[in-house]
Amino acid sequence: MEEIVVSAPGKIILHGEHAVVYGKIALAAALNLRSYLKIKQKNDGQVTVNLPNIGINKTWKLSDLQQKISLPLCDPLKPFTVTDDQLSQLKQLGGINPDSNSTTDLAVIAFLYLYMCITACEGELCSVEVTVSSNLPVSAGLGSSAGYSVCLAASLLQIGGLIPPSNSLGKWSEQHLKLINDWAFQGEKIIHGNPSGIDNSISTYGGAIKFQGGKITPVEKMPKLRILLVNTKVPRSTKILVAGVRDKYNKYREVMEPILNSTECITVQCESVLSDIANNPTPESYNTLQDLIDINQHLLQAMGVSHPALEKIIRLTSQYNLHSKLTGAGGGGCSFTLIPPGTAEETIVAIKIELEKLGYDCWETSVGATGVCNEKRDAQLPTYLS
Ligand SMILES: Nc1ncnc2c1ncn2[C@@H]1O[C@H](COP(=O)(O)OP(=O)(O)O)[C@@H](O)[C@H]1O
Ligand SMILES: C[C@@](O)(CCOP(=O)(O)O)CC(=O)O
Ligand SMILES: [Mg+2]
Repeated sequence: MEEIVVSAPGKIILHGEHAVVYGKIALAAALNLRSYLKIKQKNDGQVTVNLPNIGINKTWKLSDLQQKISLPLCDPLKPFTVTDDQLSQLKQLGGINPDSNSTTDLAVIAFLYLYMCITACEGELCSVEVTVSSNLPVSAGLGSSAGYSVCLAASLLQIGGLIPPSNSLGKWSEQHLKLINDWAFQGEKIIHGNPSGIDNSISTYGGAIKFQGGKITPVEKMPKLRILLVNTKVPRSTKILVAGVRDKYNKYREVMEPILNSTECITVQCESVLSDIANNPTPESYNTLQDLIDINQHLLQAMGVSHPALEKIIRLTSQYNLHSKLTGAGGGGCSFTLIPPGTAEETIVAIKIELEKLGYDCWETSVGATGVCNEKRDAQLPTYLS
């Protein structure tokens, strides 16, 4: 029986989180931390989903699913947003309280929706077992929901015979990548409510991208940046944080618009400085990058998405003349600190020790990882999949 393993990267948003939901430009880069999904075809008339990172293991009989919902839900080549009616039907099928807003439950709904849309052939579902395991911390601002949705889309489209496996370089054609990305966006919509689409796009295409209103532009001149990622481990939900900014926007539109516009100016300036650095790195350019990080962090604070745990990191790193901002939706989760060339290694070690004392996880990372791909048979896989 066929078995496929796909993986997709997490991301950091350099600048533009939240503003991007309002059509402003944002910059994101793929991380070398990934989500992995294994899918096995079976013939036992059941479908099983194992999500060990969020403590979920569920099995349904195909005959039950087919009786209770009319299939196909939509054309698998035309990704479509779940309707309210389908959402309540899927919650019922998933054994989920209709009023539940838990993002853990929404991961099950996202699976059921993509599975039923993509693999139902002439109303018949196929028997599969799906396991997802991630090296990315879940719900920490590094785009695990997008990695999850992209892996679901890429694997189910292969099982449905709608795309081939990725080629020997781990690539798909533009058309196939677009189909993966468009379906992953539908998964993100179920988990996030109103996503901009930046997270699924960077997870699908990898590298670094500029994103605005659904338009994806690869950043060609991306210098190698040294970055310290710090996870406060304060749990948060992107859906709730995005909704909180929306409430503020609705209530104080004239106040919020300039904040979102300033955020966009930061992103535009950052892109230009990154291109300068790629051509000719100078201390002045790194100073500008650091200024932009500080200003953006203040704007995010004004949007109401910072957190005391994040502010501790910002204060601590600034004592060592390093600059940090939250990344992703904020409210806890992760920050990144830029490490400019010439930073003493002892400084980084000292910062790491202090942050770890506070109970935070920190690790140095590089950005620009490859996007979604099929893993080879001998690939090293995370726990639960090997
Ligand atoms: N490995 C995973 N297994 C199952 N669900 C996942 C996984 N990774 C992410 N998710 C889904 O994404 C949600 C977290 O998404 P979100 O709040 O957007 O945070 P982030 O995307 O920054 O990690 C989880 O509650 C779950 O629904
Ligand atoms: C806050 C936002 O800009 C990014 C959310 O990223 P994450 O889910 O926190 O990794 C929302 C979005 O763009 O959809
Ligand atoms: Mg997310």
